[in-house]
Amino acid sequence: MYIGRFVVVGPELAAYRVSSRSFPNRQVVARDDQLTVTPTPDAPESDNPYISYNCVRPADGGQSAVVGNGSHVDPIAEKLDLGYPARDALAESLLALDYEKDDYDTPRVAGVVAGRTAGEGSEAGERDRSAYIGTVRKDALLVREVSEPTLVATYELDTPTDFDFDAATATAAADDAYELDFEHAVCAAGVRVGDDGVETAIRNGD
Ligand SMILES: NC(=O)c1ncn([C@@H]2O[C@H](COP(=O)(O)O)[C@@H](O)[C@H]2O)c1NC=O
Repeated sequence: MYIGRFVVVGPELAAYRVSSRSFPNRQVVARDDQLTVTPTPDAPESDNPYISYNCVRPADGGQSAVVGNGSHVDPIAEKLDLGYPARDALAESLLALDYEKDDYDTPRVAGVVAGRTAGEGSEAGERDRSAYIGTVRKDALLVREVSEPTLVATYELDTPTDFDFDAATATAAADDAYELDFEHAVCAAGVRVGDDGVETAIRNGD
């Protein structure tokens, strides 16, 4: 089955995979503390505005991280930095940018994971393990908190659905997402938020 791009979001952990029929010559690269999807040097030139973007960004001083399939990742992270609740940062940014105006009305998908011990104003030692997933499609805006790994994709599986995903590290998340049995895997990224901050990992094609 071809489901396009997808995120899996669970407590403290998230994964993002690019699957692509049309633009397979792409990779994930690390730039400072964020991960970016970009064409490989041998990729044919394209003016498609949706194929290069930050797919993982730490936010809120390393207390949380954002994953997603397009330019909405940036405003979500920036709103978290400003102190917005994850639900609001997702909903506002997804709605503002809306689905992609391409031949497929491709949805935007995204997730926010938190994992660090909460800071000022919270009980000592209290851990924030909240996770949120969201998508904006032509017919819907869906944002919800999740307590178990949950997947949403651009095509077919385009409503957040519980998903069996037991990776425990960023590296395992990237590898497991890449290896999932959905067609046209191109590259993947994983992120884990723990007490030591945000850990990221990249899995590019073989
Ligand atoms: N985020 C991405 O990596 C991405 N890759 C392709 N798209 C969009 O989706 C359309 C279909 O791509 P494909 O045939 O590879 O599934 C492309 O024309 C492009 O507008 C993307 N946009 C959203 O997923």
